Amino acid sequence: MEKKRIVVKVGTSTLCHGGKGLNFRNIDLLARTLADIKNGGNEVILVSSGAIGAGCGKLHLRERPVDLRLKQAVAAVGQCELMHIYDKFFGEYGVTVGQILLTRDDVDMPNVKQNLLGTFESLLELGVIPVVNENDSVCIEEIESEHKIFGDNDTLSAVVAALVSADLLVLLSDIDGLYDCDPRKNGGARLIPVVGEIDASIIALAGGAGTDFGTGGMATKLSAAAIANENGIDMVITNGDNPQNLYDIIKGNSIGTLFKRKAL
Ligand SMILES: Nc1ncnc2c1ncn2[C@@H]1O[C@H](COP(=O)(O)OP(=O)(O)O)[C@@H](O)[C@H]1O
Ligand SMILES: N[C@@H](CCC(=O)OP(=O)(O)O)C(=O)O
Repeated sequence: MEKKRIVVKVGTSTLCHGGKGLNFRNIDLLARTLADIKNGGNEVILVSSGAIGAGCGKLHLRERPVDLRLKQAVAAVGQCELMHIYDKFFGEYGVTVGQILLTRDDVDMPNVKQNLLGTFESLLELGVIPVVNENDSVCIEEIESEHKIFGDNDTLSAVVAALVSADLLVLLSDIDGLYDCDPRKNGGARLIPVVGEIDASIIALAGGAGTDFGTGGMATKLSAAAIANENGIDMVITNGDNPQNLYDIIKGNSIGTLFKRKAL
């Protein structure tokens, strides 16, 4: 199999059981699958949400906090917990992880961007899987975004994919892909397997987050797809409950929704 550089983004709804703690089944399957894909000769970067979700579990908070100060404090606790668990699970499969926390400015400033790219390249050369999140305790774009198009981990994952010139971006969510309407609100919703162009008719399909712990919903995923596709990168949305789907996605099989890249 041809070596690929793959960015995988995983959402809170895949990593956490609401406010009740981490979803160890999904995290373990994810670590096992990504470790195996890396061992198969690919380069893997994981963009992981879940700091606030994990923090809520650790601090026994039943609801995602609304107050910014509290959110940032909860993220500080949860990010630590998340990395501890990633280190443990990836370690079980013989893979080392490294943490990169980003603010939007980091990728907007050319010299910082260049250093950042150097860090990613070095980590990948060392055989490490970088684990990326927005630096929630410092910046506010991501955790304040809720229904905005920018400032979320979906968009961040596309920015990272573009930065490292990835071959493929996969978003793992709590849903199988993009439907013709929100399946949580409409039992007859139908999956759209391929999107060739993200035009107004596609954008009109996207609703908000499905759970109290997810943010952005489909709107931010479409924003990510637009960035990825414009940079010549295919993007797939698939269900995070089955990370093994990544094997088929890498082979080019039809799973979830594929957003096709533009020819550069
Ligand atoms: N057209 C649509 N197709 C699929 N899901 C949609 C659509 N519109 C809104 N959604 C919602 O988007 C949710 C996924 O986004 P989100 O809750 O932010 O999850 P994540 O934590 O994985 O990023 C789904 O659970 C679904 O309820
Ligand atoms: N960066 C924050 C918020 C991310 C978040 O909830 O986004 P997502 O689950 O990807 O819709 C975190 O790690 O908790």
